[in-house]
Amino acid sequence: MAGGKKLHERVALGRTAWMLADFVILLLLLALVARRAASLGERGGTWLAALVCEAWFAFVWILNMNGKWSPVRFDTYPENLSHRLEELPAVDMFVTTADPALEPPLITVNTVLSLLALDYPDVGKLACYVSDDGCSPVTCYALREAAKFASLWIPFCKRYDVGVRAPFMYFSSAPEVGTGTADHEFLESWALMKTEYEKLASRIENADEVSILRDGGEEFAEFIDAERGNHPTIVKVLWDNSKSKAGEGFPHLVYLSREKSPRHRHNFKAGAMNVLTRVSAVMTNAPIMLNVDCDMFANNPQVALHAMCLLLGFDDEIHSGFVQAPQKFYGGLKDDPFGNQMQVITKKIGGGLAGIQGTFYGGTGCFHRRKVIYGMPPPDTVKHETRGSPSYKELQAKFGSSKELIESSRNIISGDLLARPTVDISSRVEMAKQIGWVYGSMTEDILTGQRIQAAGWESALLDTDPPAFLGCAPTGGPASLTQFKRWATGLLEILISRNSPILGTIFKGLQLRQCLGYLIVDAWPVRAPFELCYALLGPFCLLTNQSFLPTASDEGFHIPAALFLTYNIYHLMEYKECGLSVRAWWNNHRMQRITSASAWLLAFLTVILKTLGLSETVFEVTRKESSTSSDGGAGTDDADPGLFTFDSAPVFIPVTALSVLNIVALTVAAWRAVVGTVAGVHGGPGVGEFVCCGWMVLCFWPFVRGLVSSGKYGIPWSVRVKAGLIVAAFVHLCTRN
Ligand SMILES: O=c1ccn([C@@H]2O[C@H](COP(=O)(O)OP(=O)(O)O[C@H]3O[C@H](CO)[C@@H](O)[C@H](O)[C@H]3O)[C@@H](O)[C@H]2O)c(=O)[nH]1
Ligand SMILES: [Mn+2]
Repeated sequence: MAGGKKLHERVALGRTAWMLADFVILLLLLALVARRAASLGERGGTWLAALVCEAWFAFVWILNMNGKWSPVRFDTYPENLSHRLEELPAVDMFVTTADPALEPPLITVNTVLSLLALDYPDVGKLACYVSDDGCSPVTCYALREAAKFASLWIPFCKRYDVGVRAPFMYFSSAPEVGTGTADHEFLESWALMKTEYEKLASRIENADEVSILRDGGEEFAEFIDAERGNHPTIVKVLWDNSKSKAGEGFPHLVYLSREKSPRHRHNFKAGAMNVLTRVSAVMTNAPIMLNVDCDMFANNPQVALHAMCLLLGFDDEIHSGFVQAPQKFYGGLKDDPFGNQMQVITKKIGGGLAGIQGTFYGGTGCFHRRKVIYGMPPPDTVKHETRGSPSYKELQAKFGSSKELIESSRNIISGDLLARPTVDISSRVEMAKQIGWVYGSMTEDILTGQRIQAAGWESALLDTDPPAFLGCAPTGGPASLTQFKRWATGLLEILISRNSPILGTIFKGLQLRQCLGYLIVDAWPVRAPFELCYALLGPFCLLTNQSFLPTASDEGFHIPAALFLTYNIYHLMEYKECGLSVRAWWNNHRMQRITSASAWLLAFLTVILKTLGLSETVFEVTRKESSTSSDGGAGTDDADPGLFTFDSAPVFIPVTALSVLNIVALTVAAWRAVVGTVAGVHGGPGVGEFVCCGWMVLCFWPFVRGLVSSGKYGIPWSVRVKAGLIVAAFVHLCTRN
């Protein structure tokens, strides 16, 4: 460690009992597959289909086992930075927002305020850039007002060592006080601050575009003719701290709406991130860049210092190419009804990967090294090459023709670590593909992180207490499934692209186990056809009076039965270990089945259509509930915000159809059993098929309820009709002979 006390510690976490359980389930899966393979000759297509699906499930299990196998934790000690304060690098902080309607400007303002108020020894080293893809004068106005408020808010936070510096969250609970005079003074300031914040919030919430453009004068003139998708670049320095005394004031604040024209692709968030990188390069050019989504406020004011422990604290920089805080959410609904708080996945897979080549880049809450984003490989890998500064020409090939940008990149790509020729990059096109946020997938985060790890870098996991950043998870059926669909689409785009992790392992520096880790998520949508096929086997067998599982009297029966039990108990225990309820486990289990048959399935089809050139993929921004309250943002008109809601989107059709189909199949089979005509015939369905269909109906319960409800809690008729037609066709095909 470079001089002095250690800044962090890497702690390997034991999990022997879990490893044993991993193996038990793996053995059961393999036994199931082996038995099936052995008796394949005597059985028909149903057995073959079941065999293929079960083999796939075993493969997915192995992927997950690998991901969770060797977790680590990083403990950080920012107090040990005290004698290295001079060394701390500058940090450019990026916030992206895209739509003032889906992402109310007050949310962005809170995130920005929490960043401006971060603890850092020299605030002159921090700068905040907000990218607005919505090109909204209201957002710009809101940020200008926020900058004024910041001059009160930030001294208040620092003076009283405020814990959570996003005002909406801070003021959602009563102040913590004792009874002394100092407390009295604090209470007065607290009340004053709260009133000021409320005024700010009401100015922002009542701001309307028309009056801003009419009365805003010069300052908003550029917005007058700007259309969201067609306008020149707008850059506004809303706060310039260089006039403050050294160490005083608060970080620079810059508003940016990048140039757009209908003739060009803008590459969604990845495009915005690259513009932020370029603009900040010519303004402050900090070697470290923090990026957060507009709803992800800094919940721990010390977060930048904790991150520095990981960025500066390794003997070799290679171990912290980027530093990622896990995504966590505030005000989440109780028991995670939409299965999108992802606490277990974050802990088990995120923590597990931290022990391999490092956790994924999650798109928000991440500290990047600028030079890594610029495509520089880790220092170790260039040790034996001749060193020298990159030539102007090489930089031009890499960064375009802007003189300032080239100069700034020269500054970043210089010095001992970076001074290396870039000749190994063969062509200019190749170069463009190796720098910045990578295009070509809507989950640009996973793709970009993978590009960095394929270059040989590792990442470090920044898990602080209190959590570093908190954001909002979508609520309601449409928003949740849309988000899952976008992720899955983007992930499959990665899997089949030239950036696939498999190629990254064969041809580049992505470690094999890390590649398998990426496959866990990249293969989400590929799981859909297998899971759908398996989900259809139960109803198919009940309708056609066959079986695909051993009956209770068969000796093989105990294998699927044991698997069913151990698998569910294993996951239940994981939820318990993470401090979650049985209900949370069930909600997540159920949502996995729903997501697979809806969002993942549609993502799978979308990518096939895109590959055939028949459709385009678009980034559908997630709706964020207004942050004036901190009740999880579930609007007040909702009777129960945890109830599943629907709209007429195609994503609801498959699960509606599956729900109906399972009910129909159970009814037909139960009828047949009662009437007793063919019961007892050898090869007919047994308890296994009934349990499968019953379990499906339970998993799809929100949809079953949706079939008998109305309003937004009911499945729209257009969806019911389409689903009904699909079911009728399936039943007809099954029972034709
Ligand atoms: O054209 C666009 C679209 C989105 N965004 C911003 O991207 C961020 C993420 O969008 P959101 O709708 O909140 O998506 P989520 O699914 O919640 O985001 C997760 O997944 C994304 C990839 O799909 C990552 O980029 C995010 O960091 C990650 O938090 C937000 O700040 C948006 O304002 C843009 O700047 N421009
Ligand atoms: Mn989001």
